[in-house]
Parts: sequence; structure tokens; C-alpha cells
Amino acid sequence: MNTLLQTKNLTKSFGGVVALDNVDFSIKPKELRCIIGPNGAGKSTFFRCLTGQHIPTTGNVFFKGREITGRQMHEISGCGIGTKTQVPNLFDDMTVYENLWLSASSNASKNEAQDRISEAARLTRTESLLDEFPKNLAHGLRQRAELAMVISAAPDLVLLDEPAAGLTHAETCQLAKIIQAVNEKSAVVIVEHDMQFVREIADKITVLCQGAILIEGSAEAVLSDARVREVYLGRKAA
Ligand SMILES: Nc1ncnc2c1ncn2[C@@H]1O[C@H](COP(=O)(O)OP(=O)(O)OP(=O)(O)O)[C@@H](O)[C@H]1O
Repeated sequence: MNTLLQTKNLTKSFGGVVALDNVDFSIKPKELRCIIGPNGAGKSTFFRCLTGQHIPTTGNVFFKGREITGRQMHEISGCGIGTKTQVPNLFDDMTVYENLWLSASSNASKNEAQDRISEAARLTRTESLLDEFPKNLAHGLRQRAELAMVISAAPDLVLLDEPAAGLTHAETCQLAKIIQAVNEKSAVVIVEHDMQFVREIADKITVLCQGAILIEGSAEAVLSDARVREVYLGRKAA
């Protein structure tokens, strides 16, 4: 299987605003892709059309060759797509372990779920947090626990919406390493504003601008492209 996720002519309009305009996008299994773009480029809309938070106006989304266009979030996660939005997904009154158990046991036997939790905690370096309640965790630790919950379901694809938001520099560097470890098992698509984080982690980048793909390619080629500097990075990048 060469393509894990694919969109064809993906379009989303809000009244007269075309937020996403005929986007053809694809990623391979185990790929790590960052999606960047200026404010209003359509990044969140694209992310939400993949996760089931938005129903596309026209166009299609395929995952492992099966059409998933317009399916609900729980159906999409059941197909093997794990999503971490900016909205907290941990239950505050359950321990981190219990949260991970909910995710891991949804589609696995008891033993397998236990193994998945151990692996998710190891990859996200949350072993010492398993008995904690999420409400008592500082932002950076909570973000790691949230990621652990997502990967406890052993998804083939992990979608992350601005995972570095609100993190310190040290936490951001650590998150980059954690995501690279997660990427050894799953493909990862990241929508991100933090360019330092993108530079650190990105292998391949897709740039959205005015709802369409402006350019995509290796991080080096994309970040040095004049059009990208103009629309996204501006003079600061010079
Ligand atoms: N629910 C909505 N109703 C109306 N217009 C919307 C809605 N969501 C997004 N838009 C519009 O669609 C366009 C794309 O917005 P979107 O939030 O996807 O961009 P973005 O790249 O994620 O921006 P940002 O980086 O600022 O978060 C913008 O013009 C925005 O105003």
C-alpha cells in the first residue's frame, strides 16, 4: 500500500467563503508531514475535514483505500486515525492510566491493551504520570498524556493540531523527539504555527495558502522557497 491517506478535490465553503479549494493531498504509511500556512490559509479547516469535525462541501477523503468522507469522528478514529485537537481529550477525574486504558481497550484484548499502554507511556515519557489525575498536570505534561492517549489506540495515522502551542522551548524540543519516536510506528500529520518546531521535526512540508496547496516538498526546499517566504514567513525569515 503506497498511499495511506488521500484527499481528492477536497473543498469546504462557509457561505461565500471558500476555506478549502480543491485540495489534492496524499501521504504514505509512516510518513511525517507538517502543514503550514499563513493565518486563514485553511489549515484548521483541512484538519477538521480529515478528522470528521467538518463535512466537506465537495471532494473525497480516502484512508487505506476506503472512502471516509463526511464520517463522524468516532468512525474515523475506529478506522485507525488518532486525533489530537487543541480541545482537551482526557477525562480529568480519571487517572492518566485509566484514560489510556479507555483508548487502548477500545479495539484490543486486555493483554494487548496493557502492552499498548506501556508502549504509549514509554514513547511519550509519561510512565511516571500514570497514577496522576490530568487536572493536576502542568500544560506540557498534560499534552504528553494527551498524546499517549491518542497512540494507545495504536493508530496508523496520528493527526496533531498545533501540538507545540503553549510549550516552553525545552518542552518543544522534547516533544519533537517524542513525535519522531511515535512516527516510527505511525504516520503523523501536524498542523503547526511554530516554525522552530517545524524546522526541527519536518521531513516533508505542505504549504496551504488561500485554501489551496501552494507548494509541497522537502522541508529544506519548501522553507527556502521565495513564494513561501513571501506569503508565510515574510521578512522575518530573511
Ligand atoms: N466556521 C466557520 N465559519 C465561517 N468561516 C470560517 C469558519 N471556519 C473557518 N472559516 C474561514 O475559512 C478560512 C480558513 O480558515 P482556517 O481557520 O481553516 O485557517 P487557518 O489556516 O487554520 O488559520 P489560522 O492559522 O489563523 O488558525 C478563513 O477565511 C476563515 O475565516
